[in-house]
Amino acid sequence: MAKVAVLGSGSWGTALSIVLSDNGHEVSLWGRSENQVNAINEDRINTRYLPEIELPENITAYTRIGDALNKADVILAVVPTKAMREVLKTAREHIEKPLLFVHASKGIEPESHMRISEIIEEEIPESLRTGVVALSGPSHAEEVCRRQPTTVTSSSLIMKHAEQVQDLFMNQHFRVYTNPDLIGVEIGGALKNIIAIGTGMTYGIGFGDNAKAALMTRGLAEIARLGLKLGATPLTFAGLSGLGDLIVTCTSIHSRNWRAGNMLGKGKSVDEVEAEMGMVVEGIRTTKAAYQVAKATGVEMPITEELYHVLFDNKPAKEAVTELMGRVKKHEVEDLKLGDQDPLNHFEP
Ligand SMILES: NC(=O)C1=CN([C@@H]2O[C@H](COP(=O)(O)OP(=O)(O)OC[C@H]3O[C@@H](n4cnc5c(N)ncnc54)[C@H](OP(=O)(O)O)[C@@H]3O)[C@@H](O)[C@H]2O)C=CC1
Ligand SMILES: O=C(CO)COP(=O)(O)O
Repeated sequence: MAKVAVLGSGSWGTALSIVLSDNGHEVSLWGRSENQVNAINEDRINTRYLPEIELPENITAYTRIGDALNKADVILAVVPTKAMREVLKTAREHIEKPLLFVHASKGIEPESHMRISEIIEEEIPESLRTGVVALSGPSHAEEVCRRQPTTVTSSSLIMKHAEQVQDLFMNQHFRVYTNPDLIGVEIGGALKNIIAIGTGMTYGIGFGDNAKAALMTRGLAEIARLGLKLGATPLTFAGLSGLGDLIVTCTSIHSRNWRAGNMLGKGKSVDEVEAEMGMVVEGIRTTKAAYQVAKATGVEMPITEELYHVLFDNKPAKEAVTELMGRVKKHEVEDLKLGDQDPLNHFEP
């Protein structure tokens, strides 16, 4: 059995701690709020994030990262993307031997354009890590903590490490696959949040299921388009961390990104939405990062671009939809190198 230090006692860090604990591992859960840590240790409850769930005994919470890391074999980093770099910097000061780094966060850092595994590689010297693994897929904390059936992907450039994490987490409720396409897994997991905000927003405006299906399908097309440009494998986007997570986030009542989009569609500002949510809405900053990456790489991402203008330039959501619908006509599979096989040519008189 392993000792796992879970950095981040929000909804997802707590739910994954339950999975690890169910598998017999010893879990040290780091959180920055003293009240929350006391409630976890004394009342066995994470009052703010999963108030209805009784936590198992082999989860111990700490406010000091050094205490959580003491004798750990594995680190599971699961704070919001914007906090990841700082948390890793602090953790690094307390690591005494090389550890397996796993992360379960979903985002891209604006400005640096880094995926989480790249941030880990930048902040943690090679001498202090045995491997870097991403755990991603359609998995709302609210269901995982109730031990409802869930499937995710463990991804690492080195298969042995992905398999180690598969073994750590896999149980009868939580099924873990492996995938060596780390770029595709991280890009799919991060960018689906953009599309979830978009689907929530169209619902908030009053549009129906046709708009939802359109956004999900064309959203997946542009996620894959960017992913391929960055070196991902196409089929990953049809998998759990791609299509799977897109479905769950765009259709579930649990999704914070969907709910944030819904409020925006009803006319609330980004600041109002973030304050009201009280939990991380990763898709907002990821929209900024993806917009920047799309511009830098010349990849066309019309949904991301319109959402960027809604979120950061006060563009009315309805106007963004009108612009998306009024774009010049396209092939549905415009990215395929069709050459002489170009189907539109067959329609020429
Ligand atoms: N919730 C879910 O179902 C899933 C979430 N994820 C991903 O997991 C990541 C974490 O999300 P989740 O747990 O849901 O988020 P929550 O909003 O539920 O919790 C956020 C946690 O991060 C802590 N935190 C926030 N800012 C900082 C900071 N600057 N420094 C240190 N800690 C900080 C919060 O502490 P405090 O309470 O003190 O503010 C809290 O413990 C995200 O990337 C999300 O996309 C992935 C799959 C499923
Ligand atoms: O990533 C998630 C489910 O797989 C959680 O999505 P939200 O952050 O939108 O709640």
